[in-house]
Amino acid sequence: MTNSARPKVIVLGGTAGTGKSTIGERLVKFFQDKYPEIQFLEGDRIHPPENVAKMAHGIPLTDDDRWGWLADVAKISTASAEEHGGLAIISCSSLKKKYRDFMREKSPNTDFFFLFLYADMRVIAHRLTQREGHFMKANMLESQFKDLELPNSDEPNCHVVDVDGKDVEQVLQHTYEDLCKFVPN
Ligand SMILES: Nc1ncnc2c1ncn2[C@@H]1O[C@H](COP(=O)(O)OP(=O)(O)OP(=O)(O)O)[C@@H](O)[C@H]1O
Ligand SMILES: O=C(O)[C@H](O)[C@@H](O)[C@H](O)[C@H](O)CO
Repeated sequence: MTNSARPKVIVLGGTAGTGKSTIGERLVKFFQDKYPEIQFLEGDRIHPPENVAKMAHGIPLTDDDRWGWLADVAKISTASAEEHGGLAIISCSSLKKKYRDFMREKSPNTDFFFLFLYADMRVIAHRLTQREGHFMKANMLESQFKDLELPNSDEPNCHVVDVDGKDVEQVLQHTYEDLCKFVPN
């Protein structure tokens, strides 16, 4: 690590379809001057095959399905930050507060920043009915929103960006501005 003693991990959270992958892939460019090796990690690729199979069959994940995955998300993102200059970005729904606490506990030496992308269910449903080639379909949204616990203002290092009515460039700009408070660039 070159930039800081503690690894920093930006977690892009939120229900399926809010734009976590779209934004994460492009966000790395904003930080490359200071963190030239920074990686964006796709949290969906870290799910065990059983979880992917459940979601693809329209069966919502339970807490027990998620713990192992969340532990891997915390460890793999921390390792990436440690190996690539001190900062990593990962997408991970992180729907419940206890999941975020669990990740912080699993990697206690990492500074996590949870940035949630949010829009109401109708907006996201419209997007998912148009998205192709992804295992997660719009029929899973009800359970995703039922599980969603957006961070309160007293939960440290968290922020919510309302993506409704914003195109990708606008979301990127808002996201980057919020993240600059966590990672001075
Ligand atoms: N700001 C935006 N405005 C309109 N459409 C968007 C925006 N951001 C992403 N999309 C589109 O919405 C769909 C969902 O985006 P994306 O796959 O990035 O979401 P995600 O949060 O990673 O979803 P999942 O958790 O299911 O993997 C995609 O088809 C993407 O092109
Ligand atoms: O916690 C969960 O239920 C899952 O992480 C989902 O949110 C998906 O991984 C993701 O959104 C894929 O579409």
